[in-house]
Parts: sequence; C-alpha cells; structure tokens
Amino acid sequence: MSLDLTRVTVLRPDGAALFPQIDLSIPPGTIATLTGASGVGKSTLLDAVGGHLSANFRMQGRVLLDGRDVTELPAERRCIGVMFQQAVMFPHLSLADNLAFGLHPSVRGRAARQAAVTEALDMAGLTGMGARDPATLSGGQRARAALMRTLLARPCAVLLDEPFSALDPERRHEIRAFALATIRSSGIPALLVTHDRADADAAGGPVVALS
Ligand SMILES: Nc1ncnc2c1ncn2[C@@H]1O[C@H](COP(=O)(O)OP(=O)(O)OP(=O)(O)O)[C@@H](O)[C@H]1O
Repeated sequence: MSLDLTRVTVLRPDGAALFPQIDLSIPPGTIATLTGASGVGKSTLLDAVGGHLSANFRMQGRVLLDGRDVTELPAERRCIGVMFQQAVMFPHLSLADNLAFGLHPSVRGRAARQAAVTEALDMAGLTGMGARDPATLSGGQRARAALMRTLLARPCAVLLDEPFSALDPERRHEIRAFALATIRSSGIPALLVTHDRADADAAGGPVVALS
C-alpha cells in the first residue's frame, strides 16, 4: 500500500487556506514526518487525511491509497488507522478486550480472535497481561498496546499524532524504536506528526514542514 496526498490543504471557515498545498507520496513501509510550528495545522491535516475533519473546516485536494481515491469516503471506509498522543483505552474493558475491539472483522471466531490478541500482546512485550485493567499500565506499555490495537484493524495506512510526546525521555526512545520497526514490518505507509527532530531522523522517510 502507498499513501499519496495530492495538492492537499485545509480551508478555514473564512475560506483561507491553513497552509500551502501539499504533495506527498509515502511508499509502503515508509514513515513520513510532518513538522511545523504550533497551530500551523498539523493535526488538522491528519484529521483531513483520516476523514475526521470538523464541520467548520474543508479539505481541498485528493487522498489516494494505492492509487484509489478515498477523499470522499467517510472515515470508517478509508482503511486509515490513527494513533494519538494520549493512548485512550476503554476503562471498563481488560487490556485484551481493548485490543480485541480493534480487530479486523475478517478475524472471526473466538479462538482466532484470542490468538490474534495474544500475538499482539507478545509483540508489544505485554505477554500474560491481557487481563489487566489498562489504567494499571505504564505510559510506555499503554502506548505499545495502543499501537497494536491500531494495527489489529489492519489499516492500509496509519496516522500518528505526536504518539511519543506524553512519554518520559527514557521510555520515549525505546517506544519510538518499537513503533517505527513495527510499522515498517507491517509494510504500510505512515504519517507522523512530531515536534522532535530526532523523531523525524529515526522515521527516516520524507519530511514535510508546514508553514
Ligand atoms: N475545531 C476547531 N475549530 C476552529 N478552529 C480550530 C479547530 N481545531 C483547530 N483549530 C485551529 O486551527 C489551527 C490549526 O490547529 P492544529 O491543531 O491543526 O495545529 P497543530 O499544528 O497540530 O498545532 P500543535 O502543534 O499545537 O498541536 C489552529 O489555529 C487552531 O486554533
């Protein structure tokens, strides 16, 4: 899968563009980075690509997945996963049930669903922790679990909005390495919003600076 943005910008309610038009091509397994000053529109651009733009904004341009134009599709039909800074988990569900919630519908049957969740927990270094209340996880554990939940939905592309910035500096490096390697090996394109130059360097893909 590849993700292409063609002449994409977002118009404010007064019709002015938030930022100049963007052209970006992200090949499979590549992590592109989106940087720029606070308030320039990075999160809004991710919302536009994922189909979550709030009603007072309007997107211009096209979003293509493997050449297929998904611009007019609602978010749930775009096959684009998202991960935010705060790894939100349902508090009334166990960690395993939180991950199962993200599972792609083609994984049918209790045994197959359990196996997929167990494999995801193992990959995230959370073996045997499926019964835990997500509130009892560390920030790093929750971030790894949230990434696996996003990927269990088998997205065709993934958008990450400052996924490491809530983590303490010691954990940050480790979680970033895990997340980038996991996304690369999944073979899907990713777009990462970050303020941190080191994140862009680690991601290694094209960098777009919004201004
Ligand atoms: N729902 C909304 N309604 C009106 N204006 C909004 C809304 N969401 C964001 N904005 C405005 O749109 C602009 C872009 O916001 P956005 O959150 O995309 O910036 P950002 O580059 O991601 O910032 P940061 O780095 O601080 O997260 C800002 O001026 C913001 O105040």
